[in-house]
Amino acid sequence: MDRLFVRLCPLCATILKRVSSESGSRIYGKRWNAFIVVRPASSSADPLQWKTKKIDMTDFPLERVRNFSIIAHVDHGKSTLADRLLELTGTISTAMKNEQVLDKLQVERERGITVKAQTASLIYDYNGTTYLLNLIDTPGHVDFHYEVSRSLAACQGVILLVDANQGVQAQTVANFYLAFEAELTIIPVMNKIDLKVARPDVVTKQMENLFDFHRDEILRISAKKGLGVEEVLKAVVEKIPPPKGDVNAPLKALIFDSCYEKYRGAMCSIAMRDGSIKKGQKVMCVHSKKTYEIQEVGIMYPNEVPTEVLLAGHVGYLYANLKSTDEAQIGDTLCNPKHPVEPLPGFKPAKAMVFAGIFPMDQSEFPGLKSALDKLLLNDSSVDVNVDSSAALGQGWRLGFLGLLHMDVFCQRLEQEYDASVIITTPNVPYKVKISGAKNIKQYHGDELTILNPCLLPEANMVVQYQEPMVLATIISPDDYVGEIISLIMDRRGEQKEQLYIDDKRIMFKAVFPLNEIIVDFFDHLKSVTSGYASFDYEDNGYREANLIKISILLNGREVDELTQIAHASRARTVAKRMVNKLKEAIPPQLFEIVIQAKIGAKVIARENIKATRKDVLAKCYGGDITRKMKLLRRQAEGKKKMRRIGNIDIPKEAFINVLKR
Ligand SMILES: Nc1nc2c(ncn2[C@@H]2O[C@H](COP(=O)(O)OP(=O)(O)OP(=O)(O)O)[C@@H](O)[C@H]2O)c(=O)[nH]1
Repeated sequence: MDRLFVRLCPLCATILKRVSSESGSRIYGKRWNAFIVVRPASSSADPLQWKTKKIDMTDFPLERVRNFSIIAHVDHGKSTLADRLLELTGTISTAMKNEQVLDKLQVERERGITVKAQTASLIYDYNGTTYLLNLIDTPGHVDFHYEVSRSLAACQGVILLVDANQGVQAQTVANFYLAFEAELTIIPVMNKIDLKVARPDVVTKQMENLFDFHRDEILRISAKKGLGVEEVLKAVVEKIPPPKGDVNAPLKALIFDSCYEKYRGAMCSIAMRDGSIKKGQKVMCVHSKKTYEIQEVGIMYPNEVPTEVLLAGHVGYLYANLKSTDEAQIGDTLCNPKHPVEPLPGFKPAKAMVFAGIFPMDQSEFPGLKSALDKLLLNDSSVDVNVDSSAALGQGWRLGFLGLLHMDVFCQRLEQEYDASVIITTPNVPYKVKISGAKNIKQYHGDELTILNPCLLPEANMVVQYQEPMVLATIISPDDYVGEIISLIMDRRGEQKEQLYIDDKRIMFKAVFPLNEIIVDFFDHLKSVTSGYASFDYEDNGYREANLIKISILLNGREVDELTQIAHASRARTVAKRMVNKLKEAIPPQLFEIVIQAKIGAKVIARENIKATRKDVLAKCYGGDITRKMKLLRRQAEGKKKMRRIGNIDIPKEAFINVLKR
């Protein structure tokens, strides 16, 4: 089976232009309709001679559908394997070798990591039957695990990929349990067997010990070289059960993802459970009770390819004039308004681990930033949103993220995809406090408060108990570094719970940590003490009582709310000193002296000064060409754009985050 790319006239659907799959691959990314091409027996090399047939979804009843995800630790080769599967089934051309076509976002390409799960449908001939395989490529980093858990709701099975050199890592364990608890069929696959340093026998043993796989069922492949990849496709068809559903029952479909398309509104990724859905049909969102008319349905092949219909068991997309996050709620169930159904279980809301204030660089940019946020939130439902305001930065939001990388990627996407530049305040974890006498104070609505913004920590005399969030962490490392890891755990107020050999050399630690101690740079430190060999993952582990203190930062006597922090009493002095020192490094000298102070209550516990400086950038530029002067002034103006003025002091954007680093 070959493919032909054609562009259709939007009005009369006549073919305007066609190209073969080879050259078609070069126009990847543009809006082309893909057709399956049946090459006649007397096949001509000229694709224009071939007959074309549009993808007919009725060719794929439940028993011919397989829905699966690829899950693995970071960099174990998920996107590379997805590429090979797309090539092998002719969905993309082999000319696009190692392009990682499912990493579509600019931020994914720049950073070389997957941050957004992507669906692609493959059409695969096996033993004389044609199957529709719906593949979801997922991110590996812990900050994006919500994408993985949602993707699994659309699948009946997973490929668990393990690097043949690195072996089982912390996220491999976390992802295995996600799939195991969802009762999905797990196909174990060892990747990168082409590497000279591959250790297939050791890794097989790890997979046997930890996950109870039988050595014979572990497929050995090289996604990069394409070795053994066909076996993976066969295993998907043979081992993963087809989805359950009833095509004759009333419509029931789960919205498991959504993203914003500039001119068409929200595109929803849906997993069809029962019934069918087609253009022009009316659908109702079970939770919001709103009704919409379907404008388009289709499958990702690997870009959007419209189809006549989607049937029970299929995974595809739809457009229905949904415009905002409130309308396209991920986890909602779609049904026929005339035949309401019980909602599907949906998803547990994501639990934000770090909160930070997000403000426009300039208040005049507030409406633009609001609309950009609305659109990006459609792409990323794991962000927690609360309106916030600050005396210095004006109107903004306090957003909750799954980690600092998540926050960084979100802000980069705001800038790259929506041209919205933001200022982020110092991130903090959500604390809880129990207070007394709350009934008499209007702003508190109960005796237990969750503190998303450190400035709002009530006065110590009102607080009966402070609590800090905890996480259960998994660390996997060679046993040469046991001493270093244990001292790092202790240094971060961690409590070791378990230590287990996963093979002759590698050891897995389980430890409980205060979230505050690991959120910023724990992983960097872990990597540096283990020469880069350790991996790390964590999950929520509730709250624990703690002795907490608020640290306020003052610049020239004025308290800067955006830099306020809450710290454990035993660390408060160290944290305060570090923040003051970091600010001294970060804030450039200005025309007047700047005094930086850290205060606990009324007591100043750390102080640094930044001496005044001449700011005349042209001072050293005697005479000379005017263009040189212009260049210096331009450079100064550009530098200023990256600063935020608080009072009369210019603070670089990054300073708000860097103050937390050790
Ligand atoms: N030698 C070798 N390298 C491979 C193989 N598969 C993937 N790689 C390389 O491993 C690196 C990571 O591959 P990706 O496919 O981006 O890994 P990933 O799991 O999708 O990464 P994240 O999405 O960021 O978690 C890339 O440099 C690939 O070229 C393989 O079979 N052999």
